Amino acid sequence: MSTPIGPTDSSLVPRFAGPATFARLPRIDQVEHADVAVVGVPFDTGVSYRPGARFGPSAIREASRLLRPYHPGLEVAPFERFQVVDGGDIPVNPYSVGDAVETLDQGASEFLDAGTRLVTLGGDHTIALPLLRSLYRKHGPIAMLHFDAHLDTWDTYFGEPYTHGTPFRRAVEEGILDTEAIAHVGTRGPLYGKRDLEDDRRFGFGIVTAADVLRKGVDEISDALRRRIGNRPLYVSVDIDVLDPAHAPGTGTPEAGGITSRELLEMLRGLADLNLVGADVVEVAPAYDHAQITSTAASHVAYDLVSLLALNHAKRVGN
Ligand SMILES: N=C(N)NCCCC(=O)O
Ligand SMILES: [Zn+2]
Ligand SMILES: [Zn+2]
Repeated sequence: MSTPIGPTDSSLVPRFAGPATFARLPRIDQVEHADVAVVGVPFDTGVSYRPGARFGPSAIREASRLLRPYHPGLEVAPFERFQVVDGGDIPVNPYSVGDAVETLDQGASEFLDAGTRLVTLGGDHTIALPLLRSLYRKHGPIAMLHFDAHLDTWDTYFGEPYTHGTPFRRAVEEGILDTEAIAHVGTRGPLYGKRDLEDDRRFGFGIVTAADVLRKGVDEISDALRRRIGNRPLYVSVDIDVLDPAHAPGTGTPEAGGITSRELLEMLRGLADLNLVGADVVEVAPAYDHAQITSTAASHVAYDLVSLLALNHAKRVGN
């Protein structure tokens, strides 16, 4: 294996110089093979409230200029052992949700077929469904941890099946999730009715609420999640609105009473050793952000997810 091309050295080229790629990593066209790619999906046609997540990928890339190559919490230098790249944006149709969902499924599959695992930067939460579809074709039913204020298992909005509030109901209906191992984490806020929770439970989801994180603490929760997931192929979907609006104001459907970025990052770090096969960070809407609070948090979440993918890759290739 040739030595991976790492990020631009910020001691030689100031980190604020030049166009932004995620963590200053090389672009995919600058390498022969990528083990992990961070790709953007600038799409927000599925939102039910404030639009703007189409600008999430570029805001997260901008905020990611300050990331450094060694992750002390996970004890890994993710860009050193594997080729991690910025895979650019997957361009999808902003006028047709159905068309965008198809294009994204195909676009993601091309990466997977080339042996490249993805951390996707959204975009609104609609994009999780086509990403899961492409992973299902490769791995079979997928375990999922879904960090979000919302359940996103509602049925339709205005009669539309593909929206940012409905991806995981579709995924269960299609049989692409391993319903023995799916959970929401960080849930809170008003619902349409009690039925939302009854439906969600019937689909097989476990729920760790934001209040549970407060009362039980991150270690107990990570342990329980790890046990539930075991060695199944795992997808981690992080809706940035899982964070309290104080930690992530730049999002479309904010809910009070959320977890902190510290709690989120610690729970993610507790997932080392699991068989992570893909992940997303969605719902960053920079127009409502201030001082890059939200995009900075999202860049760190994406960095942790890349590090977890790299650790899992190391396990598989015995490196
Ligand atoms: N996926 C996100 N962020 N939000 C879903 C909210 C759906 C609603 O407006 O009820
Ligand atoms: Zn949400
Ligand atoms: Zn969501």
